[in-house]
Amino acid sequence: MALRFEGDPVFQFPVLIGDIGGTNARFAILVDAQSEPREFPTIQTADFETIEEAIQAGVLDKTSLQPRTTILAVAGPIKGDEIDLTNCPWVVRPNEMMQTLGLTQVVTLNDFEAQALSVIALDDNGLEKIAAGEALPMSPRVVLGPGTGLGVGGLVHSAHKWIPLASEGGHIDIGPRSKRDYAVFPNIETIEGRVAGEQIMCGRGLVNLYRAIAKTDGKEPTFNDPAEISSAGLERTDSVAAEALDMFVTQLGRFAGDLALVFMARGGIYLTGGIAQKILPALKSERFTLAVRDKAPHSAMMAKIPVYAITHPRAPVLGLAAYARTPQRFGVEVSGRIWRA
Ligand SMILES: Nc1ncnc2c1ncn2[C@@H]1O[C@H](COP(=O)(O)OP(=O)(O)OP(=O)(O)O)[C@@H](O)[C@H]1O
Repeated sequence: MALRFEGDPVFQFPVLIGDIGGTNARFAILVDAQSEPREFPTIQTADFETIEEAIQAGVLDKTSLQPRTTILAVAGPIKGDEIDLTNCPWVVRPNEMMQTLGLTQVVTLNDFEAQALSVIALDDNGLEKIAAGEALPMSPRVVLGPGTGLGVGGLVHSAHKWIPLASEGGHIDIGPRSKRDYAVFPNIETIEGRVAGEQIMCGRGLVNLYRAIAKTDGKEPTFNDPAEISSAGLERTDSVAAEALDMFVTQLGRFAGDLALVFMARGGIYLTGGIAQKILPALKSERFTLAVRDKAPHSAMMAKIPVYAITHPRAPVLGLAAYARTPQRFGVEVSGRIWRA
């Protein structure tokens, strides 16, 4: 039985749930705490100038339900009354949203908090085990997602609650390990001199890796698009793309293993983000699993930690719905990010 702490918000239903990505926004309405979320078609953020217009056209014009609360997961720092979204021109202005859309409450969460919440909400239908192991039910979990950027979140259980942790873990330094890494790393584009995680493990990062490998071998790069590189890599039709994909998978495995060490993530490692789903066959390889577990002196512990790919296309929506239904089950600090009319 979860304890209700002072400060747990009580949400007024119907609740409009939104997962706002750089490219796509996904919305659903939860009529009450017992019902399943009613989903609406995915919206391309580029199709609307403002989030209010998108919600009006994509949700409110399609239903007679009038949401009272909205809970939005956004990529970007939540500070003050104007939230600038990373990789998307929308600005979330909660006070304006309440007025325009007739809402009484607005809550904003970080996108990787929502990803972390989704791990609790998903069952076997939305998760695919890609490395063996047994998740200890109450132990910490890590979520990482290569997409437009590299997102990292954590989930810990404490004081009878699941507590999602947002982070900037995608920006930590990454180093070479093999002889080949030492040859290629000097050719990877840096950010202020650093090979940070996002220089390698995201769409742009895959292109960086591919170019660095081509430069190391004195070859002319021919691809500019991450999808071209991953498909040529998966099909082994281009040797530079194939090595770039292999290196991407190895680095992602090492990074996932490092994060699991940081959190002692005996509850499992969860991969999300657009790219993980696209390169799933490569992630199911021994290359990935070995890289996750190659953590002397803790290889034996690492071998017990399972890795899952989150395959549900709307996992964060389910995570937010679980939170909206029973906020007292989750330790989500909303001070500074809840607005009331
Ligand atoms: N087949 C693919 N292989 C590798 N990278 C891909 C592939 N398809 C898309 N990408 C890259 O994935 C990134 C988009 O990732 P994702 O779909 O997770 O987007 P997001 O911005 O994180 O979230 P959202 O789609 O909700 O806006 C882009 O950099 C894109 O170039």
